[in-house]
Amino acid sequence: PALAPIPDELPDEEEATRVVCLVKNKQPLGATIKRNEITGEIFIARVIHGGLADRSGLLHAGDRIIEVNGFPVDGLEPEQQARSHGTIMFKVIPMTERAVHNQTMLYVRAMVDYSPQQDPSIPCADAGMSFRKGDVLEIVDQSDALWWQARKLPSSVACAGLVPSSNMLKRSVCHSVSLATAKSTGFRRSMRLCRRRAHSVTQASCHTRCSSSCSSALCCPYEEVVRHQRHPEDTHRLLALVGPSSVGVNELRRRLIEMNPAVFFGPIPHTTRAPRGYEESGREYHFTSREVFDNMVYNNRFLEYGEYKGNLYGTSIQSVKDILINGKMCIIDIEPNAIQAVRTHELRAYIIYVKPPPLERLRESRRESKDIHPKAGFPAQDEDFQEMEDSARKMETHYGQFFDHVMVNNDLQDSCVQLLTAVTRAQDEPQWVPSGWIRPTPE
Ligand SMILES: Nc1ncnc2c1ncn2[C@@H]1O[C@H](COP(=O)(O)OP(=O)(O)OP(=O)(O)O)[C@@H](O)[C@H]1O
Repeated sequence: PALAPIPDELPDEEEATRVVCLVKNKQPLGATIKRNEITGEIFIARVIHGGLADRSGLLHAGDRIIEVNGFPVDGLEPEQQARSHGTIMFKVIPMTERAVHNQTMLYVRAMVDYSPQQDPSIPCADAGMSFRKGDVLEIVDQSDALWWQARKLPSSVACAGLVPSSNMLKRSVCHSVSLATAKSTGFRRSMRLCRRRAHSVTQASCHTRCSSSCSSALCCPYEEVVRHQRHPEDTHRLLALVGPSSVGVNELRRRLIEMNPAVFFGPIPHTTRAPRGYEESGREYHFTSREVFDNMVYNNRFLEYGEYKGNLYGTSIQSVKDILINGKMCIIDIEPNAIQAVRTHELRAYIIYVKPPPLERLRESRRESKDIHPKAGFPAQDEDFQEMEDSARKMETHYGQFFDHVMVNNDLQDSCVQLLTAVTRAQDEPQWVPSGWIRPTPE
């Protein structure tokens, strides 16, 4: 900027000032300011990474603002500052000691939704960044204990936004977890534990194990993630399908295995029911006594288990591992509250959420299919379709943060192709995975 000539006599106590001139279009300044409550002085609180002020390199957190566009700022509220467009001139006293923060880049997956516009505690809502559960965020600045700066990935935007730090978010999230666990049970009418279930009906009584780590994981509003590419010699990631009852997860799983039975396998379930004449233990089921089954439950050996017509059925962790160790791809369908049990360092589950199409299309596709296969077991009543939509919505609300891939099961053929593409990508392309899977922390 053109500066006034320096007066001949400067008072001794005059501090060195810097005059900074920025030309602003519609973009924000990219800095937040705060007032010292005791002295009333106004300071730059933080400079947003990649924003206008940051790119100018001329304004820094801690600089004291004394004039804006030639007017002293004393006595003004921070909100009244720096809102104008066009040329904006700051006179600042530069901070004497600039804190140097060695930032290590942190990547997290958001476990909750956040909107700065609805957060009265954010220092500047305009500088805030909204995100949805499941979004991957690059945390570019954690120097402030309460407010971090982040970019949403994949990002084409250079400018970061303010997001609450992990600690800021924790309290409100723990509250919503208690709601989630209360409402989350009983989405599916049956557990798909039996591979041959022509005679299995709805209303099976289910108990799904939810490990104690479940709630603590949900209580972390950000999950640290890393970009990871599976080495061709590593075991495959477990493929886990979730979706509301009758959406078609079992049908899709069955078709995928049928398409390539040398590659895709479903785990062999355990049951306490007596074998039928043609059945062999280890082929259709692992037939076990109730005592052994109870013991396995006690030792947390099942991903899921349930009771149907007085017999217990369960999918053991070992039956999944057996497939993976043999170099095959294991595909299962699970209740959403078993998601935590498969998101482990060992199984590294890739969660595929199967969603129903919009109500009208759902009605059409299922009725068309019923005309072709009159014995098909899906619901045909409007209230069933509505129920499927409702439980899909609840599932997304409570578990959406864990979905690695979302697909709509509209046309079955298309869905099979989509599923095949998704599972191939899951195994062969880099993915964001919890950092603990790659760098396990000692227990
Ligand atoms: N895209 C589709 N179009 C038409 N029919 C479908 C489609 N997807 C699945 N179906 C049919 O819907 C019925 C229910 O599917 P499926 O048995 O796979 O449900 P599910 O999601 O496993 O539910 P649950 O475990 O509660 O029984 C089956 O008869 C299946 O053939």
